[in-house]
Amino acid sequence: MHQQTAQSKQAQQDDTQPDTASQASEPTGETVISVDGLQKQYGTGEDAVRAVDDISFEIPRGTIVGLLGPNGAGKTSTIKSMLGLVVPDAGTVSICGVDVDGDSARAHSHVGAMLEGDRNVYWRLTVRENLEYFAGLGGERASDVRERHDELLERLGLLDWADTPVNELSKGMKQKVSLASTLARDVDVIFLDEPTLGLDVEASQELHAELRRLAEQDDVTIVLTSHNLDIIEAVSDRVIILNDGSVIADDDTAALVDLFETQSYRFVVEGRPAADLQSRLTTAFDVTCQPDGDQTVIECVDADSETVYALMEQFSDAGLELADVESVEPDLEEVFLRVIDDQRPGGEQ
Ligand SMILES: Nc1ncnc2c1ncn2[C@@H]1O[C@H](COP(=O)(O)OP(=O)(O)OP(=O)(O)O)[C@@H](O)[C@H]1O
Repeated sequence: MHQQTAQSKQAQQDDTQPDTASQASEPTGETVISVDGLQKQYGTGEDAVRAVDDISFEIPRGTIVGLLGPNGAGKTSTIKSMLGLVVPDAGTVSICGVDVDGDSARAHSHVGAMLEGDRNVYWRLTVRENLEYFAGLGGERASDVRERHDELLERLGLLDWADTPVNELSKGMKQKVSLASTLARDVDVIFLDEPTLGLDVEASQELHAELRRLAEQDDVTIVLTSHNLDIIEAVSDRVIILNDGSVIADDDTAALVDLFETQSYRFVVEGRPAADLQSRLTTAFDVTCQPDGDQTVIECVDADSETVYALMEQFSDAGLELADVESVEPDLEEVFLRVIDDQRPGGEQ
């Protein structure tokens, strides 16, 4: 059902045609979220903080986007503006073609959001009652959604606890109930802030799989923020990096990581290189040296094979025993740190 427009979706509900939500489909490329020239400033005069500074992007249906940035970059302000929880000073946001400022109720009928983890849900209600409550907010009746809720609870490993009050569940399970409640209505877009907080490794992986399934099979569009870049790298199709209220990178996750693909090498030598050798290596080869117990880890970014052999010769001449050498693959964490670093005064830009 998610691959349809808001209008055709409504028509389908009116015609009581069969639910096609579980059928796999290709993303249609239709723009579901459009943010254009968004600006938000808090305070005035000397105390003014420009939290969002002319941000624009479009997100097609069925895409998972990781929104990243250091503390204070403007992620929350951007998301809250998209959800109508903060009124922007300028710019427009539309969701499924509906202007959030013009008709927020209709725009938000397409959206589910999990912004505060397990505080999203009612702890005295059972798991199922929570789901029914949140589906009810979207005008869906409990009897109509029971089967879909059972499937959702099954996939999240919560079915056996459907009739248990939330306050009797572990922190990780409460987090999953919160996600299930976000999905209790049939929405086109979900915003998730730190969705794996408090989840163990297994539960996090179940959540990754569920997010990919939602995007690939149900064509749900997902905007995700997390300080855990492993999750973002594992599930996001695309990454938008914010800094100081502006978009500083916006690309497919794989392309962004590939962009930073360099022939980096990590050498591990026994003992410590003498100070004069360390400064020679740093000047000539731009390496970093880090002590690690009885060994020293020497990293060289952008090394060609000639550099690798020249470095090994230097180690050998200095009588340093080479314990290990490996090429280093960048991950999203490294890409993120380098993109942010390039923005700092004196960075590459
Ligand atoms: N209500 C507010 N009043 C004043 N300043 C605010 C307010 N909300 C956010 N800010 C400021 O706006 C800037 C952007 O904050 P925002 O919370 O949007 O960033 P963030 O990327 O979500 O940060 P974090 O990762 O720390 O949550 C920061 O400098 C923050 O201090």
